[in-house]
Amino acid sequence: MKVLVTELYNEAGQQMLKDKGVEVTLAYGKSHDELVAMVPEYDALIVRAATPVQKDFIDAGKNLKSIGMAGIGLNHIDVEYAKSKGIKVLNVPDGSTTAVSELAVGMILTTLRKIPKANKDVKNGTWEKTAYPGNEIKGKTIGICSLGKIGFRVAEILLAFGAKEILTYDPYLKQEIADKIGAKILPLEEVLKQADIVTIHTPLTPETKHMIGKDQIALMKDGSYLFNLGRGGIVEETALYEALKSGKLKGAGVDVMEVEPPKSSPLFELDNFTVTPHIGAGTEEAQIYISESLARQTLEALGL
Ligand SMILES: NC(=O)c1ccc[n+]([C@@H]2O[C@H](COP(=O)([O-])OP(=O)(O)OC[C@H]3O[C@@H](n4cnc5c(N)ncnc54)[C@H](O)[C@@H]3O)[C@@H](O)[C@H]2O)c1
Ligand SMILES: O=C(O)CC[C@@H](O)C(=O)O
Repeated sequence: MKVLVTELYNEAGQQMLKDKGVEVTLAYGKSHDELVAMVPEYDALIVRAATPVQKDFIDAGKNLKSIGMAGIGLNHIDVEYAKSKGIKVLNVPDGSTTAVSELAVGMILTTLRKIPKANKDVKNGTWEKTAYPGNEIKGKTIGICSLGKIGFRVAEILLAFGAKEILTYDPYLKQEIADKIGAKILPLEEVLKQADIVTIHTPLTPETKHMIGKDQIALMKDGSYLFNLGRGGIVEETALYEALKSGKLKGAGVDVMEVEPPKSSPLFELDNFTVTPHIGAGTEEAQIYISESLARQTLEALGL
């Protein structure tokens, strides 16, 4: 059996596949066309967020028994089409809850305290103690879209920091989950109006694309903060730029962008904008767990 791996996949999972006699091909950095040309020979595919697997790819994968996402989000995979061809679609829904939620809190702290700018300035020879007035999490109203596994963990950590309350927009959330941490479920507009810090942990779907645009940001409190660690395309980037530039938003941070990698963005000119290159799941712990879980699921799909 042969497995085609298109993006960085931890050695722990690779070894589990090899131990069962599976041939593992690491095809990192290949173009879409190169991968489509390779895939007919393979029995299983393992990808991450940067490999779209749409109809042409699936049609080419004539021997595929499974498509594995070494992560959570399946927005880049045509799941229904794969299933209609009898191909199993695998992912690891609990693999990066800790990694992403800790990055989210790190990004919130970093942005509220202007750490990236202060760090850059000091290294460039400036020591200016009054140039970075910050804000605290303690006492703040937090808006979380959505209160799934990651959003829930972010809420728990922020409550431990002394946040005043958690408001959530999540139309599919069970009340008993919100009740566990005393979160209030509200319409999106209310969350945006009332929160000092809004953080997005929503899947990208047709419903959530550009869920936060100019009109939604206009509802937010003057001087509030916005974070997106869900998917690029949920927050409309031109609207975010305008809001940061005008000071409507005091700061923002994202781990995901609408086009990844971005060629350039006006957002990069702004000191009150923090960005990381989709590294939410990028801890050793998460990657080992994800690779092992996906290896187990792939072996099962291959009947090994
Ligand atoms: N930055 C990263 O590296 C990274 C890593 C992992 C996951 N993610 C993203 O985070 C998302 C959430 O992950 P999770 O583990 O918390 O998923 P989850 O399935 O546990 O939670 C998703 C939540 O979104 C809610 N939801 C669904 N449709 C919605 C809508 N239209 N509007 C508002 N809420 C809606 C659901 O009710 C659920 O509570 C993933 O889908 C993925 O896109 C990003
Ligand atoms: O690390 C990745 O490639 C994707 C991580 C994340 O966005 C996910 O959905 O699991």
